[in-house]
Amino acid sequence: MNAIEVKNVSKQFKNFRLNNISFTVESGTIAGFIGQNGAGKSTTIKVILNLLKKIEGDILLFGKDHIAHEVELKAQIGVVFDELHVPENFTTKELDVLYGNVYPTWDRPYFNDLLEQLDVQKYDKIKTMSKGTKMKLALSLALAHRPKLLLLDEPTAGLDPIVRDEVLGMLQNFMEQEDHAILFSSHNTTDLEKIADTITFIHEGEILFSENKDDLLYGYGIWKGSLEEAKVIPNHSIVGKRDYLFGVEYLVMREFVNPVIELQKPTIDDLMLFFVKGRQR
Ligand SMILES: Nc1ncnc2c1ncn2[C@@H]1O[C@H](COP(=O)(O)OP(=O)(O)OP(=O)(O)O)[C@@H](O)[C@H]1O
Repeated sequence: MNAIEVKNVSKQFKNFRLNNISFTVESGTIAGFIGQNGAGKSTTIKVILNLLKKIEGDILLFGKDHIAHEVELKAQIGVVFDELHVPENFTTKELDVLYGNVYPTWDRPYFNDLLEQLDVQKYDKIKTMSKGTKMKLALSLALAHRPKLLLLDEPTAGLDPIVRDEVLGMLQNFMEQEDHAILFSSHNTTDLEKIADTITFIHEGEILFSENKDDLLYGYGIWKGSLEEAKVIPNHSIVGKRDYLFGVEYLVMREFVNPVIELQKPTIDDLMLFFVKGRQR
């Protein structure tokens, strides 16, 4: 079952177009959503949530149209943006009451367990909390109505490695139920290398690839050498190219390169750089 199906969706701003994008997120998977600043990640997430109106295309969540079934679907979604959008004067305890009134499925004991696990104090006002504590609270708020799908817009931005690890742990716990899914936008590709099953890459409003992470990391390789040595690399295998002082560096599709030739495994950052700056096709 697909938790998210985005089909040929466009959105037009004055100076930016989300252009005919398509991708899917299967239930049971974590989808990493990457792209440069301004590439369209937040816009995509807002369009999925119908906070911004698309101009064309279809979006299905758990097989249902995201607008026709909006109320029912939103009850199954937890959302975290990079800022916590709640009244700064509230305490966690007051938010607990507020959310309990909004969500029929609000699980108060679970919310309190999450806060305890993450060391978030119940009676502190939001405005006195550090960024990391606010993010842990935001995730707890997103999880405590027991959603099946999490849409997270840079949930680990600006967090120290310890808090980041706690947040990633929470996400992995959430995935223990097999019908759960996460779409997770991040600039921190190390986080995505750790926990994502698929990587969707958006560039200037268009999806450049949306694939299984291991297929990407093992399907591509990096070759580096002099221009003379580069003759052993078939042209049709080359996806991206970068010049460096003593020669050339290629991102290649492994299947088209003689297996005796040694290739390095790329990182997600390498893939982004080659796809954006050194694209050959
Ligand atoms: N409400 C809006 N009105 C007009 N333009 C907008 C609006 N919201 C976003 N944009 C523009 O759309 C483009 C995509 O922005 P978006 O926030 O989706 O990028 P992003 O990939 O999430 O970037 P970042 O990684 O910096 O958060 C940017 O050029 C932005 O200026």
